[in-house]
Amino acid sequence: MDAGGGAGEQLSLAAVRDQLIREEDSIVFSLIERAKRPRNAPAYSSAGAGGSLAEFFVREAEVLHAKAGHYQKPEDIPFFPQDLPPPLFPTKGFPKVLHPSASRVCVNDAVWKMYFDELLPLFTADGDDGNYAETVALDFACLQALSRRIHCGKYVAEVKFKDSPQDYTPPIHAKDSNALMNLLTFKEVVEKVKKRVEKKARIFGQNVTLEEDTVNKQDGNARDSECKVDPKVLSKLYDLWVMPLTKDVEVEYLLLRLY
Ligand SMILES: C=C(O[C@@H]1C=C(C(=O)O)C=C[C@H]1O)C(=O)O
Repeated sequence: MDAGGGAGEQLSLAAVRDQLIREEDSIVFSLIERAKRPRNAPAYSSAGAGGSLAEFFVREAEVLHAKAGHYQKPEDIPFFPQDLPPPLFPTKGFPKVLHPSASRVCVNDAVWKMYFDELLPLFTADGDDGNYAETVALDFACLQALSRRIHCGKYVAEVKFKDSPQDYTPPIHAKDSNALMNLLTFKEVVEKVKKRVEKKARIFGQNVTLEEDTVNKQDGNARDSECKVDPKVLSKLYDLWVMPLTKDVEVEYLLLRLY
């Protein structure tokens, strides 16, 4: 089920959290796939006014996605929304469970900067193998998975508001972002998320062999050095960027919720 619920399904914090858990798989697997290629820095250097190959690929890919009917849901937001064409094919209406202002909440600029400036150097090897087109296609998959997960924060905020409007209304009227941030933070959930994404990186990223491999195992799991992406990188990604950006989306949505 999508975070926004199926037809007539009641939005709940448990259901939205389940969707966030499901998005973890997409993020872990997209990073594992990207890690097949080295950094390939030339893919990110701006070739004059035309921008970088990475920017070119994402712009063009998003035109195709828009024509196919993508970007109809509040969590599916393009990185270059300007001048995208309308869908060429019929699209299915999705239940409108969020406040109309949800469409104004977007942190994709921060997601883009985080991915290329902070995250990419953490999980890709130095080097240049010339596979630039494949590399930026893998980057696009990572960017989409990260953006979708972070913007699911709109559903989290809506559910939390609906569950206790009396708690959220005063700081919304006071435009008190810090108070809202404290209200919507659940430290026990944060710790579980960090542990789970680290475990998923260890399990999904291990080399599977038919021989019994005791050397590269640590209490039954692959050693971090054997994993395709260091599990500690996933924990750091969520701790430093994914969950804080999700909360930024929650706060931005709540500040617009009563207007
Ligand atoms: C998404 C939620 O809100 C906050 C953000 C979290 C996250 O991004 O995983 C987890 C807990 C909260 O601090 C939630 O309560 O589930």
